[in-house]
Amino acid sequence: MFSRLAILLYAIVSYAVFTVSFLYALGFVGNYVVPKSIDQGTDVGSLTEAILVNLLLMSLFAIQHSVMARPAFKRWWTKVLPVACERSTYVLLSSLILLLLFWQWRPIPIPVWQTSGIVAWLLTGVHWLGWLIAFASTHMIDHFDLFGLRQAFSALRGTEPEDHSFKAPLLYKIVRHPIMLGFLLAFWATPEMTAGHLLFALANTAYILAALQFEERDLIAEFGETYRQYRRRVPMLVPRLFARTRTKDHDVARSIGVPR
Ligand SMILES: C[S@@+](CC[C@H](N)C(=O)[O-])C[C@H]1O[C@@H](n2cnc3c(N)ncnc32)[C@H](O)[C@@H]1O
Repeated sequence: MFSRLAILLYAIVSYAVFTVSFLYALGFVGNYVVPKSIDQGTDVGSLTEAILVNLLLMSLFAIQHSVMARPAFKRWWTKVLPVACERSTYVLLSSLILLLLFWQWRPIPIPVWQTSGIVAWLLTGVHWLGWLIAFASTHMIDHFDLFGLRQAFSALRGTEPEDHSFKAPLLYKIVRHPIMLGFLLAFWATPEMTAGHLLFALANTAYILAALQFEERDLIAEFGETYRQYRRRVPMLVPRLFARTRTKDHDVARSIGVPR
């Protein structure tokens, strides 16, 4: 019982650290409220140093986030620590690396574009819509499973967590990766783009496109023909025109047996 409570406490702490890192990310990328953001900070240094340090920080996140998500790594890792802690540990390490990135980020405040008036308002709106899409989409597949809390509560009750099942609700009927689409909108839609922000957006776009190849390979291995059909019918990141999407929704619903 004690170890189950410890696992739950660990999951709650991981989730709290994730919440802090997510809230800080809103301020960091949008240059709001936080003491050090993507374009603000005193530790500017040389341009070369700034590019190298920033690329290193983003690579660290990318390596941890992708290596620890692979099934082969999870199989090995869960021989070392309890299965119920695996996702929380992943979330905790990702969040800590993000906080390190925010702390050590070198701003490069060279202007790339600057907008004002209605264009600036529109870009700010799309930026916030992106964060909203990303956050809401975590609830569409399973927010508490993604962040390790469901696994810890199952362990506390002494039950097995439910099997990971294929889902395609709401935004997942429009694109296959709405969380990543949300991040891309939040990273790119800004009224004032600087060289540092552009580096952040470019590197993360490259990472997301690469990471999705690995994620989809695993999803095909897990869900087989269901995911293959889903891939054929629903676009990866860019929604199709409305009329075509309606037809695709119909087909997806039929192919995965979702009642309409
Ligand atoms: C951080 S989430 C990102 C999900 C998706 N790439 C997106 O951008 O919305 C990664 C987890 O979601 C799971 N996942 C992705 N698509 C899924 C789907 N359609 N049904 C169930 N799980 C899914 C993956 O197996 C992985 O564990």
